[in-house]
Amino acid sequence: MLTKEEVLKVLNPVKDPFLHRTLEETGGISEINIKEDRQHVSVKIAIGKINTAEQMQLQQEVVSILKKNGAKTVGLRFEQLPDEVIQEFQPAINKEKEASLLGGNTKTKFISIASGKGGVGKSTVTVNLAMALMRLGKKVGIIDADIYGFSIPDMMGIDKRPVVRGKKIIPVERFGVKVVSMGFFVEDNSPIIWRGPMLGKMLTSFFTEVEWGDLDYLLLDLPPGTGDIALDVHELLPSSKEVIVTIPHPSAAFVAARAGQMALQTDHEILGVVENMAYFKSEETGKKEYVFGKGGGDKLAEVLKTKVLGRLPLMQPYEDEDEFAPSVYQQDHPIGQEYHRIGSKVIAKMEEE
Ligand SMILES: Nc1ncnc2c1ncn2[C@@H]1O[C@H](COP(=O)(O)OP(=O)(O)OP(=O)(O)O)[C@@H](O)[C@H]1O
Repeated sequence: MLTKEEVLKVLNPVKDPFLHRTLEETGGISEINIKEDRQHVSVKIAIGKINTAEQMQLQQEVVSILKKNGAKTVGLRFEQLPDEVIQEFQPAINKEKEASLLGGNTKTKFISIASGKGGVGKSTVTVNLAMALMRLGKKVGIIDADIYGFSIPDMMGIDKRPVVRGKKIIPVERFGVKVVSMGFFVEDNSPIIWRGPMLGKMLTSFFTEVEWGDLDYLLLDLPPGTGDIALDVHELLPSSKEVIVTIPHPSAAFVAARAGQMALQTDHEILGVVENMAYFKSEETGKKEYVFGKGGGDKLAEVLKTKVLGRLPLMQPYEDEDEFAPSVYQQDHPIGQEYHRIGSKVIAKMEEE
């Protein structure tokens, strides 16, 4: 008949289906009782999450192992591992998951750009933050995850399409920034009518089927609000950090707070708030006009316990006859310079750990 030591020996290599670590590593076998007369073995096992289909599978696996090793009957009880143990393994698991998303590249850090409402300049901020990070010497990519409202290729003046090499998509490079957008995969700017689950798959393939190479930062332009895709991204990239974009109007900031709360609830650190369209400065008089109100950025930062990274006035990029890129601010443009400051702050925060 099996002894307690033998039970431990045969069950120790079994893996916790949630933590992907052996029960030996997680200390998951919490109790063993053996009734020799009835050749009965009962075991209590602690795992990452209970009452799931994975638990049922594990149950069958354990019963079969014990029976193969001489137990006539098996009794199993499951309990949840203490939070401290789960948290101890979680960061490593997140890293592994993300590395597999990018084919083993663990260096890349993710930054999601979110907003409450549409039209506040989230995509413009994504593009120009990417440009600033690139000008600061970083290798940068953008995923236009605003799958219904993709606009990044147009904003950057991209007229090329990605090429496919082997089974991988090579992102389009513009000004040294690598870009992948849903816009590359639709004909004639036709609207996309897919439903949530399909979109989630599309997003995953933007990571797994794209040859991103060696990136420092991958920026994600999220769809506005707190819908399915935004949630998918939070789940897909547990360690992505976020920048929240708002205009200064208090009601816009109020809606943006919801996007921020969603980030916090899913343990995404908020890097800060960007207040876009903060004011309009008259070229003639130099006077600032607060066209969209005042104070929204500060209010939002206060609610989310973070800082305002920068304030961008209403202004168009300089016209450039050689390079058509309607939403890219030049480095010597006042807004380009403000993005440069925002970029430095973002790098400092990302490299804090
Ligand atoms: N600081 C600014 N000054 C002038 N125009 C701006 C500024 N920021 C953004 N815009 C313009 O405002 C419009 C909306 O910006 P953008 O598309 O970036 O917003 P968005 O929040 O990403 O919108 P959506 O969520 O609908 O995609 C664009 O036409 C953009 O060029």
